[in-house]
Amino acid sequence: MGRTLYDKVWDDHVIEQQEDGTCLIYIDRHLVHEVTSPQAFEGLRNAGRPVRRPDCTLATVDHNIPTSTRKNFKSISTFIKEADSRTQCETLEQNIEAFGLTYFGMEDSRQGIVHVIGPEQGFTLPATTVVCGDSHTSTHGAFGALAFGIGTSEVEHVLATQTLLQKKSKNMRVRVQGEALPGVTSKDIVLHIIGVIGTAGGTGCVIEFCGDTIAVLSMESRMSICNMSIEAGARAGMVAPDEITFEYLRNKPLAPKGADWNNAVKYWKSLGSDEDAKYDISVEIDAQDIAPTITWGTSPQDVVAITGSTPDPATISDPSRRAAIERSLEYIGIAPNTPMEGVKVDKVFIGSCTNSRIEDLRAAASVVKGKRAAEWVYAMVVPGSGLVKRQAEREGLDKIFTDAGFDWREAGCSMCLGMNPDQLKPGERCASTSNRNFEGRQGAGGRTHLVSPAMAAAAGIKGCLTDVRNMETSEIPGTPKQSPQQEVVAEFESEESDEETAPAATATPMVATGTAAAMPKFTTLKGYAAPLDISNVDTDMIIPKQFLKTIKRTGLGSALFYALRFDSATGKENPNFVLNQEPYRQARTLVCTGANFGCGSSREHAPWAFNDFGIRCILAPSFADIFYNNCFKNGMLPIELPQDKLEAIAAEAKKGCEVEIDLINQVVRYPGGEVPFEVEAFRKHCLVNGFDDIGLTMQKADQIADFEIKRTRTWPWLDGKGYKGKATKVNVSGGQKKAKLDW
Ligand SMILES: CC(C)[C@H](C(=O)O)[C@@H](O)C(=O)O
Ligand code: SF4
Repeated sequence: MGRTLYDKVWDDHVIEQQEDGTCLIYIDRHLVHEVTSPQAFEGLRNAGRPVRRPDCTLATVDHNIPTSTRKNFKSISTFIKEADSRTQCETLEQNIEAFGLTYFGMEDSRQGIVHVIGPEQGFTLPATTVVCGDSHTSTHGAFGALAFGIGTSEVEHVLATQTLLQKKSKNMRVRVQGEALPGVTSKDIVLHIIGVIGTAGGTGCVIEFCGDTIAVLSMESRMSICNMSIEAGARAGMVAPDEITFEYLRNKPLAPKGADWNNAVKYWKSLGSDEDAKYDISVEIDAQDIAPTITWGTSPQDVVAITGSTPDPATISDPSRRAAIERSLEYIGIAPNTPMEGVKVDKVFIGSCTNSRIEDLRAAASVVKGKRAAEWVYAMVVPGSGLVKRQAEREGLDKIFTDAGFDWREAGCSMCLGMNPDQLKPGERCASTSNRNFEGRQGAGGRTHLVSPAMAAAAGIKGCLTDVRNMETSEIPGTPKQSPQQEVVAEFESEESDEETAPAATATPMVATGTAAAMPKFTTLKGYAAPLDISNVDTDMIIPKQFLKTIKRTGLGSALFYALRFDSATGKENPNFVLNQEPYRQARTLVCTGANFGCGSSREHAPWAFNDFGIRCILAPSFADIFYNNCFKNGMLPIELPQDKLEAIAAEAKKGCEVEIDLINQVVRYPGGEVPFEVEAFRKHCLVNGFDDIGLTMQKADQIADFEIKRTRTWPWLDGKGYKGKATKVNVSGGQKKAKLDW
């Protein structure tokens, strides 16, 4: 039978498959940022383990850093004023120094959002596995890479072993056909797709985006689409590599060169899905149905054409959907049946890993050119990397923005999630090119409408949500004299005169250190169960951004459901929230009757917060993939149950009855009865024995080393050779090695 793009990339990375289907897969590229790595490095340090493949690891700072001018930048210690943000960035710098990793710091023009710099440098390549402790790693799938977000425990696993334990996902195809209508960009396409399939539509799947609409899109546009596949609930999104991909990658600093390039392209061309490949789910989208699209609510699936209106909950028969719409409208502060066009905005944010690349800035500039921002609007433009910024300045885009009264910033995540000074104030409304419109995402009480860069620019000029098709646009020359990437090659070539290429990385058996058992065991759990009836509980809701600045795994219990538990103005407990009531302060289990629990970011802080509070088991109709996985890595048990059983358990929980989770026998017992549940054999085995994955994987050292030998032989361009064309030796010895950073 034919294979899909995903099948092919997957098959080429499997080191070993267990009976229950769990596979040990090799990871080619690991991106690291300051928020999700401190606890992972701490784990390595405690176990005396080195980073196995510094040559395949690239680190930067992006979430916490201010985007104000760096003219007087000396060090992050003096530049970052907020103490926790500073500590997180300092900790990353200490870790990259101690473990010998390549790092783009704030004084390096290559610094930027982790998902912008990987492709920009050619670090991201077709047919690779790419991971990062960040849910939007899906972005890199635009290159035909299998790219997905992981939690901090998995970051540690990859640092130590360059592998991950994974089960194969389902194949889903989203085919978009037809010519996109005027004013419609890839952002509108992906928002429309999420509107059609919902935020849980891709759960358990890797989505392949294809069709003639996708085939003509630039790499930047494909990245915006794959970026938001996580908002559709998918594990990853992919697009088959083609001439557009190869053209983008040619001459990128870290892309293969010479004969390696030719061999790589030949291999990459063989990756497209076979004619007779089978998909578990197929969705067809007609591009002619897509208008400039905008979100009206607090979930990325709450979309409508800019010419449309907010929904009317009174017309919705499904009670939980009606409740979700009512809740969204109340938070967003717009009445039912209100036309989207004309809704006044306070702020405009053009940036984020979805839309901060050069093409995005050109699209926004073409709307802004020669006009002025509405006087009540603060509009900011935040390039995705120092190189995007430099390129835009070379094209004069910065001048177009500043002449129109838009603020021109330095690279970073900025107001996408407000872990840095760029934030919305309570009640402020923002037209944003980012990817999440969750409650409080851009600042507590802030209201977000997701849009394309052109639509955001239009909102900035008019001061309200606006149909960009009714605005005049200007030609943006956008023809670079020298692309930013070529410039970097030039910088490094002049530094490095010797052309000698070192031998490929040598794979010597990994030293098996540490023991397999390191987690608390889970066999049975008996106690109160807290009932919760909210759909799409996202990880921003479970633990808001301000609590991600810790470098520890503990002490987060008080932050659990912070915005629901505490009044934002007074800081007092909200007596109506279940975890503030007796006996649920002592709850051991959470019973959620709403679907898609734990959607959104990869933050492992979410299970850490539950654990610290004392909740070790969550029952729900369905879970988002990364959260589900992160629970197991922390000795927690997420259980999927049918809706009617959950309602029955929740009814008992509301009476204050205890619930017993018996993992050995795979059954939930409650006063009204008992219900069996499914759990994968390997995950159960690890929970019951308290096994830590890293310890188990370390015992597979020989298979990993053998795979590395095959990898060097078959795909020699995958051993990171850095900017100087030299392979780095695989770091196999115990203890940390202070290496010279030569990338
Ligand atoms: C901080 C990180 C864990 C998070 C993610 O995984 O997505 C962030 O990038 C976000 O966008 O919420
Ligand atoms: S989604 Fe926002 S916060 Fe997360 S990586 Fe992208 S830009 Fe940064």
